[in-house]
Amino acid sequence: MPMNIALIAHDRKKDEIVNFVTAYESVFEQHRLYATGTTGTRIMEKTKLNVHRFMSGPLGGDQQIGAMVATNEMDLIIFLRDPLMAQPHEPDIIALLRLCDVQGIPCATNIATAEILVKALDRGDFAWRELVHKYKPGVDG
Ligand SMILES: O=C(CO)COP(=O)(O)O
Repeated sequence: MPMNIALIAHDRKKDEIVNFVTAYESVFEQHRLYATGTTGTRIMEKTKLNVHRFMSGPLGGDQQIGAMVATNEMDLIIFLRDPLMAQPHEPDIIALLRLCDVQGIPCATNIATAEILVKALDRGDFAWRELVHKYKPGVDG
């Protein structure tokens, strides 16, 4: 069953997320992909994947993805944050991560965790999320 996956990367992590998504394109193509604006554009330029793009992060994209997390519609978040540079929208970033913890949504904030989660996704470890899709009206699947 396709999962809803959010892909987000800060500027100095964008090459990393593009390379990562390219490497696992055969996995990602089986799912519904969402991204903040610039990250989504970069991924679509370099892959054949279709990505639903929200606003750019500083303009509210993290909050739009957070809204899907709040309603339990997002199944996995890959958010390559830049831990060495202050972001103007830091409160939005913290809010998104907090909502992942509220809902218990797997969220990778670095490439090592992202790789483990995508491998888990590929071998079916996200089957428990199918129950959420099944019993939650409005979440398709
Ligand atoms: O700032 C971001 C996440 O906090 C990412 O936004 P962009 O993908 O639009 O650069």
